[in-house]
Formats: sequence, C-alpha cells, structure tokens
Amino acid sequence: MEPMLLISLFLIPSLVLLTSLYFIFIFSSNKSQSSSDVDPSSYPPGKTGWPVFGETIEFLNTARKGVPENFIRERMKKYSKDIFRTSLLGESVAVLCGPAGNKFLFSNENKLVVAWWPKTVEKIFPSPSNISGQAEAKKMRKLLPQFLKPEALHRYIPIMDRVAMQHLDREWDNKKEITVFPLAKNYTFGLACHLFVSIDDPARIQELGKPFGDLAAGLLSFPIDLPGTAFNIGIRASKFIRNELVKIIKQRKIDLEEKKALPTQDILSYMLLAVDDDGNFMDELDIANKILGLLIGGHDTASAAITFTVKYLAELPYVYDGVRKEQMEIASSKGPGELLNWDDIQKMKYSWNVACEVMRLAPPLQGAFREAIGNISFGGFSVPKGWKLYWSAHSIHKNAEYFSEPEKFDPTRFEGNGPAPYTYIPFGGGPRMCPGKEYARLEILVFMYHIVRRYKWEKILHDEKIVVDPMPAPAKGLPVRLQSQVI
Ligand code: HEM
Repeated sequence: MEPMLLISLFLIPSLVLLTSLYFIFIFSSNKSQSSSDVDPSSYPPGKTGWPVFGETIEFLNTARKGVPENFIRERMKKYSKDIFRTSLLGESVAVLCGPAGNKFLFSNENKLVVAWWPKTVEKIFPSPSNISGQAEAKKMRKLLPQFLKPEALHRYIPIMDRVAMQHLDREWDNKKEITVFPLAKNYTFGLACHLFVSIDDPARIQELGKPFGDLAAGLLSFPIDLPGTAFNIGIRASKFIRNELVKIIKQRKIDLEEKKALPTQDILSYMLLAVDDDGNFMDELDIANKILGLLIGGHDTASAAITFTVKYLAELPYVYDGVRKEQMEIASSKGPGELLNWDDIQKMKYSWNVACEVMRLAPPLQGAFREAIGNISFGGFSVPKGWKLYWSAHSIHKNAEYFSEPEKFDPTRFEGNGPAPYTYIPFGGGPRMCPGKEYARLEILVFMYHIVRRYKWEKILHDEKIVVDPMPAPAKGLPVRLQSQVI
C-alpha cells in the first residue's frame, strides 16, 4: 500500500479521534456549571450547535472570511436584538447586543460578572504565585494608571515622535512599495519596547518580535499542546519572552542601584520601585508578566488600527486631504526640529475622528468575555451562574439604528457629542475599559502626523480580502505604492 494512503487511512482518523477526545476532555472538564435553580425555558433564545464544538467553528469561520459581524447579526435577526444564546469554546455563552446589553455588562463588573479568558489564554499566560487570573487582573488595574496617567503620557509624546521618524526613515523612505501591516506592527512593538523597557536596538526588537507573533497566534488556537501546534509554539514563546524579560529586569535592578538607570526612564523602572498596599515590592516574575501583558495588549491592536487607517486614507482622497491639511498646519506652527507635544496632539481633532471611524468599521478587538458570578436576568431572560457572557462591537458598530448609513466612512459622526452612549465601544467600557486607550491614541496620531506629511500612497491590490484572526488584517498585509511628498 502507498505510504500516503496508509497515512490517510490510519494516521488521519487517529489524529481526528485523538483531537476529538482531547477536545471532549478539555471542554467538558471546563464546562460551566449551570445552576440547577434556573429554569431552562427562561434561557435566552438561540442554539448550542454541535456537541463540544458548539458554534465555535462558525464563529471563527465568519471572522476568517472577514465578516465577523455576520455571526452576530444573523442571530440577532433570528432570535433577539438584545441577547442570544450560543456555545463557544466549550462554554455556554450569552451574547449581549446593543447599548442596553453593553451598559449592563460594563456597569456590573465584579458585581454580577467578572473577566473570563479562554483556557488557551490562561495556559499561555499562567498567573504567577498561584494568584488567580482575576486577582492578577485587579492588581494590574490598580498599577496601570500610574504608568499610563496623563503626566507619564505627556513625556512619551516626544519619544513617540522620534521613534516614528526613525521608523519611517528606516522602513518607508526611499521605498517604492511597502507592506503596511508588518511595518505597523514593527512600529508599535518597537515603541512599546522603547517606552516599557528601554530597548531601542532594531536587531534586538526584531529578535523579541518573532516570539511575540508566535505567542499571539497561540492565544486563539485550538488548545492542542503537541509539538508543532500553534498552541504549543505559543506556550514556548511565552516562556522564552518571560525569561528574556526576567534577564532585563535583573540587569535593570543593578543599573538602578548603580545609578546607571533612571527611576522614571520607563515602565519597568516604575514597576521595580512601586510598592503595593502592604508596602511590598513586586517580584521579578510578577513584573515580567505585567510587562508581557502590556506588550501583548498593545501589540496587534494599535497596529491593526494604523493599518486600516492607511487603507482608508488610500481609498478616500478627501479624507486624506483633510488629515494632511490639519497635520501640515500643526507642523507649520513648530520650530525647526521641535518635537510634538501634548498641545499639538489636542489639535489633531479631525485626524482622531478619522481614526475613530476606522475603529468603528474595523474594531481591532471584536469583543470580550465575562463570567456570570450569580444568576443574571437580562431582557426578560435568565443567564445561569457560570455561563459566559460576550459583548461584541459588531452587534452595534454597523447597526443602522445607531449609525446612519453604517457602511459609509464618515468621520463627522464623532463631532459634537459623538455617538450615543454604549454604541461605540472599540475600547470596551466600564472599569475594564482598555487602560492603554490614551497611549494608543497618541501612537496612532503621531504616526498619522508623519505619514500624511511625508507620503501619498495607493493600494497595489484593489480587492484585497480582510481576515479577522483574531485581529482584522488585510490578507496580504496591505501592500501600497509610495510617493514622497514635499514637507
Ligand atoms: C487601538 C488600540 C487598542 C484597542 C482597540 C484596545 C482595545 C481593548 C479592549 C476592547 C479591551 C478589553 C476590554 C474588556 O475586557 O472589556 C482591552 C484590554 C486591555 N488593553 Fe487595550 N486596546 C488597544 C491598545 C492597548 C495598548 C496600547 C495597551 C498597552 C499599553 C493596551 C493594554 C490593555 C490591557 C492591559 C488590557 C486588559 C485590561 C483588563 O483586563 O482589565 N491596549 N483593550
């Protein structure tokens, strides 16, 4: 018998069987405990799909086809525009849709719901010191404002300005064609390395960037921990980066003692010198995990926003002209070689409205999960304790009820009072709203400031597909043809 035939006859079915058993084991062992005191007839309408897999494959497939909104919108139409039931990643899930659902989830944080991540995330980001993921997240929440507060952010702007210029000199200048998405990642990651841990050597950044890509790919992979799987590679990448970070932390401690490093030079120095409520310093692994969380949080999100901004500016010349006009005026008010500051950023109103409209149409994060910590009533239905809840930007960002002509790119939607409360949620809302929102605003605007002044560009592929896996991205990375502008 042909060896290939043997493989297909024996190996493939065995793998499928093994994989299925593995899933059944993983998912059933994590399966939420539904409270028996909730009458199933009061559950939200919807279907649970296939045993074990539920509707996960459909959920992931619509995203990979670039239309994650279809999964949500079809079910809203079929079952209810406020809430429906599904089964994802082995869990019973209630998807809350619309402003009332978003308000409900965002204002009941730690009262009725807590954050929940798929098991893949927990395995790739194991909590140190046996602290639960929840406790870890709370600690992080308390710490973050210190590092991302306005005074700290003010200081970052000239640094972002310099890093953006160096990036464009190196990667965009004198090039006829570039591929935007990998370069945008390179910019946001390089900036984070610079501001969080003072690494600015491009070779070192590239060395760390590769395992970051692997880690991100592992986060939403199938949880099969066998050599060669994305999940396994993600876990190994996470270990590698954490070890590298611990080495950097040890060296920084020495440098701080010997006064070779400044206490305010970056987030790492802040963390090493910060004490918790009991007066204790954080241990090295704790700090490594927090920096890793920040690097991941800001890695693909802001670069997706930048990539789609470049895409829309190529497609809509009048929007490009408006952004360029605003940025040229700001540039003309500055002295030779003077770097950007907080006041300049405040003047970038039209540019920020453009970026907001980009994130309405292509939200970098599709939504997030919570877990019910008690039985919940919403919209006339009951959600038992232990079920997961999901908010989704797609239930609302393209809903004609809240955004007229929802497919039309229109930055004026953000003028005046802007969208109604709880209808525009690219950064989430409530106590868990993205802590990096302002930081992201700055890095996106600084980048826009430079590219519209230096270049004009056109898309090389006119019908490039969009994939969402898990962040939205043009399938070929958005290749564009560049033309330098006189500044
Ligand atoms: C355009 C860029 C970004 C977008 C659209 C974005 C969006 C989000 C969203 C939707 C959440 C989840 C909120 C929830 O669970 O309901 C989140 C969480 C988070 N983001 Fe961002 N983010 C961006 C950039 C950043 C940056 C630059 C950083 C770091 C400096 C960051 C750090 C985090 C962290 C640490 C969390 C977890 C917070 C928690 O669990 O309480 N993000 N982000």
